[in-house]
Amino acid sequence: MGPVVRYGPNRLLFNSRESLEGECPKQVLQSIADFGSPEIYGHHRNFFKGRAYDAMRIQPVPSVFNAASNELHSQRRKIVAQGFSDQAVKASEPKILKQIDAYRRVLFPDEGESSWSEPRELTSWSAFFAIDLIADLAVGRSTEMLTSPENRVFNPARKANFKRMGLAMQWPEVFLSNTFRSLKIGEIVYRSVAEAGKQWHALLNSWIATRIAELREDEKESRSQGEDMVSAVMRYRDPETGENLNDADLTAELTTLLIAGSGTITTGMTSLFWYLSRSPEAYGKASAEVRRMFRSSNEIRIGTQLSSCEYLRACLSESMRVSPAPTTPLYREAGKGGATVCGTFIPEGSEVATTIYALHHNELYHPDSFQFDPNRWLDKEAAAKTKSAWAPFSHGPRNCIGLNLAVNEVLLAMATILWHGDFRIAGDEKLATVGEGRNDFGPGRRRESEFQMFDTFGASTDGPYLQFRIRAAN
Ligand code: HEM
Repeated sequence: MGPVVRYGPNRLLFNSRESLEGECPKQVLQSIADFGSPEIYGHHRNFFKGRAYDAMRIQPVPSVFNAASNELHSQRRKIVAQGFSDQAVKASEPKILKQIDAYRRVLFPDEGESSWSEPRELTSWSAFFAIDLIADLAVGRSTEMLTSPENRVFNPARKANFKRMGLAMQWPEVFLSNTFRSLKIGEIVYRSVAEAGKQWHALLNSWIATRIAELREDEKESRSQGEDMVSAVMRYRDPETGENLNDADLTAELTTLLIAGSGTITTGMTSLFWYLSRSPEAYGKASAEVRRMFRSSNEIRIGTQLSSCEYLRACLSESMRVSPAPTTPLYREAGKGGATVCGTFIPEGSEVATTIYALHHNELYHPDSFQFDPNRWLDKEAAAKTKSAWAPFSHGPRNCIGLNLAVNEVLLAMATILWHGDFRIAGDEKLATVGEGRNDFGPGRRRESEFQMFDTFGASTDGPYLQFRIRAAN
């Protein structure tokens, strides 16, 4: 396989180790090292989010995530960024801590118990945590999936939505062409998925509508809306027109936040659990660091102490490298007149991408790339090399706006869990292997140590099954 893979009739993927040794090594090297920043994802490039993102959209108007025009995107980005300032993230901390506390309580056995818990399946528990938290942050009410089993009926619907997004990214025509639309092919093939998805959207829409109504009422009465994420977005007014987002735009943005802030955090948490539980040395160092850094769990807060947990941060960066959350190629469509990537002309309307997973397993930058090794991040020189081809949050003007919040959420949650106790791979032989690669899974899926991810735009995973125990001196 060469440096450029033709993935569909009008789709090209730029990457692979061979690309570095192939016909245009320098150019390909540059585009990979910068995640195509000068080439695909950078500023002022003739690429935009095209039909694949339009096919994924579920609201009538676009949000910052699926806005096609770069102009609309930069207007929106300025507004939505208000919700992710350091100040807004810090203001969200009480809600984050509350949800982490609920997460921790369901994972560990009851206080006073010194034995190991029953095996817990971490993909589901982390998903409940992630959606409870983002719902609390975005619409001011937690979905309470962690604590109320009856609320978990919506979990299959939530997962179905990601399946639909993955399909739309891979095959946008199914959702966009008139022929397919009238046939409602997605609804026929994925009947239960479509039904569950509708329920999920109806629920989210009703919550969003209630939240917007409350905020508008507060606005009318000049009541304080606090400093949280959504209030900060609502308050922003265009410096020239004085206008803020209307209800339809706000609904689209909140829908995006609910989706973008849940699946990604689920994978971020779960893969960190996976690699820590399978790397005794890393586990030992990370837990020792946390217990040394914080005398009590009440001290675990966003700030310098948490940022000083260098080893834990290295573990997170490394787990996001080996198993990054968005598994799908993030396609960009060439605009009028086409564009050039790596010396290859891309005609108008054709799509290109550099897949994050492939980039993170490029052996030139990440030798022994499937090995989870936090030490890559600790030596200055090695870290610079690793970082040059590390892009779990993408790059450029359309990178993840929630990066700061996401890193803080995962670090806070993992530090809290490591502070309170220990976890280990489930004793049950069968459960212990869930999530591993296996010979019969076929090429690329045979590495036992690699957490297996399946592409549903984000990553769909299973496991790991872990047991938890409160630590004695706690
Ligand atoms: C570990 C966690 C996360 C990862 C790995 C991640 C990764 C990414 C990536 C790769 C993109 C680019 C998508 C594309 O090009 O289509 C993105 C965009 C985005 N993310 Fe995240 N994300 C995470 C958490 C979050 C959270 C917690 C939020 C919000 C609460 C969020 C909100 C967004 C939004 C709104 C965009 C669109 C930004 C734009 O187009 O300007 N993300 N994220």
